[in-house]
Amino acid sequence: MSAVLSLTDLQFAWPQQPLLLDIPQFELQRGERLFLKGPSGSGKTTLLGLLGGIQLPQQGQLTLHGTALSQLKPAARDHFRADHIGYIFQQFNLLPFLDVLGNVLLPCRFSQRRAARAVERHGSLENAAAHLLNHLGLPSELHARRADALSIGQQQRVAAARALIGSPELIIADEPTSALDYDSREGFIRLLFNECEEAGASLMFVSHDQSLAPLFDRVVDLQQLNRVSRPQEV
Ligand SMILES: Nc1ncnc2c1ncn2[C@@H]1O[C@H](COP(=O)(O)OP(=O)(O)OP(=O)(O)O)[C@@H](O)[C@H]1O
Repeated sequence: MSAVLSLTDLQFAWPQQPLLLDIPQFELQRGERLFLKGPSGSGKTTLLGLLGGIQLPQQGQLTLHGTALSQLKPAARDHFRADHIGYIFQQFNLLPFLDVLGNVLLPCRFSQRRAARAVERHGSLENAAAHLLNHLGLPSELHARRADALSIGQQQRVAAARALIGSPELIIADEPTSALDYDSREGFIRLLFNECEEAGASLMFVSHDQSLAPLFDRVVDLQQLNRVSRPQEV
C-alpha cells in the first residue's frame, strides 16, 4: 500500500487560542477505511479541515496525492481540493433549490478532472450520478426531486453520491450518520464502503458512535495521535 495522505510535525492553533493539534506523524493508505474518534472539542473537525487545506497549519507538512498543500496558492488549493476530495458533512449541506441529480453533479462543475472521470466510467455525467444514487439506495423516481423534499436518510445518500462522483482519491465524512436511526447506520456504511472500493477512494470517517468502529480497517484516537491532548507524565 502507498499513502494517499501523509502529515509530519503538524501544529495548529486557532487565532488567539492555545495549540490544539501537535501531530508528529500520520498516514492514510490508498483504499484504507479509517475511523477517527476523540472526545468533543478534541479537534477532529479541525483536523479534517487541515487535511483538505481549508485551514493551513502553522507548522508541518501535509501531502495529499503527492502534493504539499501549503505550497499551493489559495485558488490552486481550492481547485486541488475539488479534484481530489469528496466531503460528506454532518448536516449534508445539500442545496435545497436543486434537485437530487443537480446536487450530485455539483463537484463536476468545480472539477473538470472529476467530470472527465465520471464521463469516462459511465458515458455521461447523468449516468454516473444515477449509477451512484441507485447503488446507494436512492431509487430513480426520486432523482428529479428537490433536495429539500427528501427524508434525512435520503439526503444522506445524496450527500454520499455527491462526495463520490468522479472518484476523488479521498472521502472525508464528518459524523455523516449522526442524523440516522441506529438500524440504518451500519447499512449506510456498508454501501459507502462498496462505493469507495469501486471508486478506489480512501475513507476518513469521524464519528462518536463507537459501535461502528469494528467495521473499519483501522481505528485512530485523536488523543493518541495528538501530543497536546496527552495526559502530562509526572
Ligand atoms: N472556526 C473556529 N474558530 C475558532 N475556534 C474554533 C473554530 N472551530 C473550532 N474551534 C475550536 O477548536 C476546538 C476543536 O473543535 P473541533 O470542532 O475541531 O472539535 P471536534 O473534536 O470535531 O468536536 P465535536 O466532536 O464536538 O464535533 C474547540 O475548542 C473549538 O471551540
